[in-house]
Amino acid sequence: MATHAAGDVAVLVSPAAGRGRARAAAATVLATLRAAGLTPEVLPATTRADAERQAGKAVAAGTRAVVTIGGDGAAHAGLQAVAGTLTPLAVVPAGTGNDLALALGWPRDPLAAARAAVEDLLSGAVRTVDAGRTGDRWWATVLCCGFDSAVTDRANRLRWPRGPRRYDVAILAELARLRPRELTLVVDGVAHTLPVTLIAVGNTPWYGGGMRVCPTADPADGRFDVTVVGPVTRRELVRTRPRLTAGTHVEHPAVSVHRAARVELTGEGLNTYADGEPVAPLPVTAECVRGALGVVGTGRA
Ligand SMILES: Nc1ncnc2c1ncn2[C@@H]1O[C@H](COP(=O)(O)OP(=O)(O)OP(=O)(O)O)[C@@H](O)[C@H]1O
Repeated sequence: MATHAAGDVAVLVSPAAGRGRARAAAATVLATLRAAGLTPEVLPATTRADAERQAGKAVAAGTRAVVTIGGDGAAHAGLQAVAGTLTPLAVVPAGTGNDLALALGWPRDPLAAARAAVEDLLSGAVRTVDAGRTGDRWWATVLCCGFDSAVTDRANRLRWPRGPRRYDVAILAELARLRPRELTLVVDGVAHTLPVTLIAVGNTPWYGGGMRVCPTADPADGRFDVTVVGPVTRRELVRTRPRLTAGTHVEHPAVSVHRAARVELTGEGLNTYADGEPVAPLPVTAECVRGALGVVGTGRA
């Protein structure tokens, strides 16, 4: 028997997102949904895996939408449940990284985001966008591998310091051992074996909380933009990173951009991350699944 029959909109609240911002926004979002005549049900998930499972059950039971309140991690959990189905996703951005909301234009303000989602849901204005698929995981923003994934792996292994400072320490440690890695990249069947510093496979432009790594990625074109950063010195990497905000790093001679619907990455000892969450160690295949994700409340910001 379906366990989520109580609500017609499933709500995931990412407990840690934005240092409590998601929890704080939840009351406003729920009130907005109720005022529109909807019956929201907050799924009592305590881990991301739990959130994915419960949202999946809610979708199978016929929920009208999955609303995530949090950052890209929360949206990633909701995505696993809705991608490839007719049930749309609504994101109320309340995390430290809100790259999917930035790309698709969900309003930054929780009340405005909830209102926009309700408006589209009630009028049936569901927009479809592409989603990435790697193994059994869906992802929506950027899948990355190389320097960035090594930093995330290291930050996750560190017991000290806590919070964002872990990333500063991990970046310094990985910069100290920076070396290009030999990877094989297959884009739409054409293989390139090359030394790389990092590879970013973008369905949308931004990752890492506002870094425009794949500046022209378009989630409605059925293809990824693949940014390949070749060998660079420490000094160049540090100097080029600020250019990621504007996306002008692609003009650097060590950077090349490919476009493809299917990308294979092979190499040794590297993990991939997408939407800020771990996906799989290499080798991986990323497929751009056209129109796999329905969304409500976008295009407002
Ligand atoms: N409903 C949920 N229940 C439990 N954990 C969740 C849920 N949704 C997401 N998470 C996990 O909580 C972590 C933080 O969530 P999220 O990415 O939404 O917020 P954030 O503020 O952007 O996070 P971060 O500061 O880690 O970038 C993620 O690793 C995610 O996998």
